[in-house]
Amino acid sequence: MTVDAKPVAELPDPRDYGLAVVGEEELPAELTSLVAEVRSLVDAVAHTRAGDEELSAARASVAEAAARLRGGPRHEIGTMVRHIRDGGRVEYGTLTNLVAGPTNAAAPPLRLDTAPEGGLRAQVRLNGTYQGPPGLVHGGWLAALLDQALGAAAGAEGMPGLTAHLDVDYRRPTPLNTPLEITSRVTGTERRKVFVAAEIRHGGEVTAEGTAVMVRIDLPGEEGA
Ligand SMILES: CCCCC/C=C\C/C=C\C/C=C\C/C=C\CCCC(=O)SCCNC(=O)CCNC(=O)[C@H](O)C(C)(C)COP(=O)(O)OP(=O)(O)OC[C@H]1O[C@@H](n2cnc3c(N)ncnc32)[C@H](O)[C@@H]1OP(=O)(O)O
Repeated sequence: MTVDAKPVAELPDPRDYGLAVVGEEELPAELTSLVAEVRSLVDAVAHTRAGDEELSAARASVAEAAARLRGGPRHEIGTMVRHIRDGGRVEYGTLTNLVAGPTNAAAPPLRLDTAPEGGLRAQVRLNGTYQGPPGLVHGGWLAALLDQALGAAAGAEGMPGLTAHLDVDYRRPTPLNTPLEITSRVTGTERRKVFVAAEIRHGGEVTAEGTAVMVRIDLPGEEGA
């Protein structure tokens, strides 16, 4: 197995695949702050102590807000968002990605940055709407976070692909409402396969870890790279 990472300059441009791209900086601040407000709304709804009258009034306000927002979509499904990360690294993701999409209120605010030791690193805090067992993060969400970090690690090295195989080990319970650290990196390549590893830590201790085989998307002009 060899590590054969492509320089970031060769990161494929999704437009070469016929996909629309929007720069993160082009998203209106009004939209990103609305997304943050809806995340907070979902948490508030899940844990509200409001009485019946207030619940009815809130339902009417939410229905009114939804009516204002309906209409043709601003961006078609499949639109990619271009992020410029620390050090000028360019990263693409789907705009409404369930784990990291900046316009998806169902996604936690997740930003994977280049780690000084190599690979990617993010900090995330998951509120009570990510609950599985009492007080703990849902295991499926931990797998989703790991999958995202694993895919992004391959993408960050110019080798975007689809997850073919994902292994997750849950080592310790992962608590809600506390900072979690996510790390990921490429560990090797073999033909179109990219081997990646990732961890989630709480208080410095690994609570969940995963490895995956990502299969590289064939790039234009490349065969069996
Ligand atoms: C579309 C263009 C986009 C351009 C994007 C540009 C930039 C984007 C940059 C970065 C992206 C950033 C972040 C991404 C973040 C998160 C990602 C989330 C990940 C997901 O959410 S993703 C959804 C779930 N995922 C799927 O929906 C996959 C369904 N699946 C398939 O689409 C096929 O199954 C596929 C394509 C995987 C393979 O199919 P295929 O026909 O292309 O290739 P083939 O079968 O020949 O396999 C080739 C080699 O992989 C080995 N291999 C195959 N399967 C394996 C397995 N299960 N375990 C171990 N090894 C396996 C073979 O053994 C062979 O290995 P060998 O070379 O040794 O023979």
